[in-house]
Amino acid sequence: MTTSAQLLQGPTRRLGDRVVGPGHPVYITGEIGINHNGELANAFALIDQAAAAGCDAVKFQKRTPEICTPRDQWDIERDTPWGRMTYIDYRHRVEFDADDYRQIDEHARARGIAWFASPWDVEAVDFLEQFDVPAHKVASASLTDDELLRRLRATGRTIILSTGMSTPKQIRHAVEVLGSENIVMCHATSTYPAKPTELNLRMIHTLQSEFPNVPIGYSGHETGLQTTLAAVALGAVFVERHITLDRAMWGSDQSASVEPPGLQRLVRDVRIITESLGDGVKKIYDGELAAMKKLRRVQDSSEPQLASTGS
Ligand SMILES: C=C(OP(=O)(O)O)C(=O)O
Repeated sequence: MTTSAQLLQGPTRRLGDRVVGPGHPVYITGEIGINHNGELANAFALIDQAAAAGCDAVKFQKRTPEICTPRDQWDIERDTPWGRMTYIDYRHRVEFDADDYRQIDEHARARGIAWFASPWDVEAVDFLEQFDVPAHKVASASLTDDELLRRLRATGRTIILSTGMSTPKQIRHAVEVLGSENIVMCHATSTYPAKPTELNLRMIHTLQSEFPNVPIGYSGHETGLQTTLAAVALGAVFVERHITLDRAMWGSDQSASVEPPGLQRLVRDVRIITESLGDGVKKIYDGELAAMKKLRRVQDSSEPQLASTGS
């Protein structure tokens, strides 16, 4: 028979002062991404909301626009909240520089919440390395970028690896390049918003069996909260959801993001679900004894009696 120790044991990783893995509180990350729209005030407000909700961390995306934007798209014009501009100018408009991140670092520390980012290119890793971040993240889109993965491995930090839009072979290769000892892997479906029929949450169990030495989490892009809670019930030890101040704000990720009241409910319910999962070892609770005495017609002399802790 499985014991509680077996159920609550499993691979763990350190993220700053937190341990992530079975038997530890689910690590909840509010993915700001670029939902700040290049405004520090929005980033601060999102950090405040995530901290107030009880998230463990917020996350950003860091790109070097000239590297991440294909050359043939630089000059394409588009309408933005700041007027009509070229795509490359827009990509710059939504990036924070080192001074901005220093302020973000201070703001997050003051709120008692960690922050980290997904660097989308090697220069962005170098940029983020000037800060004492607890981890780096590999966005699903970057899973096949071996050069980026090698640079990330060299940082020695914990790496969160998202697996949307990827084949099992690509995932195994990414794990080989990153090394399995420092990673937390997230099941993800990279559609925005993701339909329930495409979430395939049982992949959490598939990844747990295929990578028994890696903590498995979930990065969600669905609109509701139930499916993320189901991921936790299935054993996800790390959860990430996009967060926004207002889903109607300008930006492609906003509509698939969680607003502040939803974030509060999500964190509350993740914590309740974690407590309710227990240790999987049958016991009779003190509170059941009175009900047993009243309701059970055929008592068994070996049953625990009132005031016993039972087991
Ligand atoms: C897009 C990202 O991640 P995911 O693939 O988990 O959505 C990201 O972290 O920047």
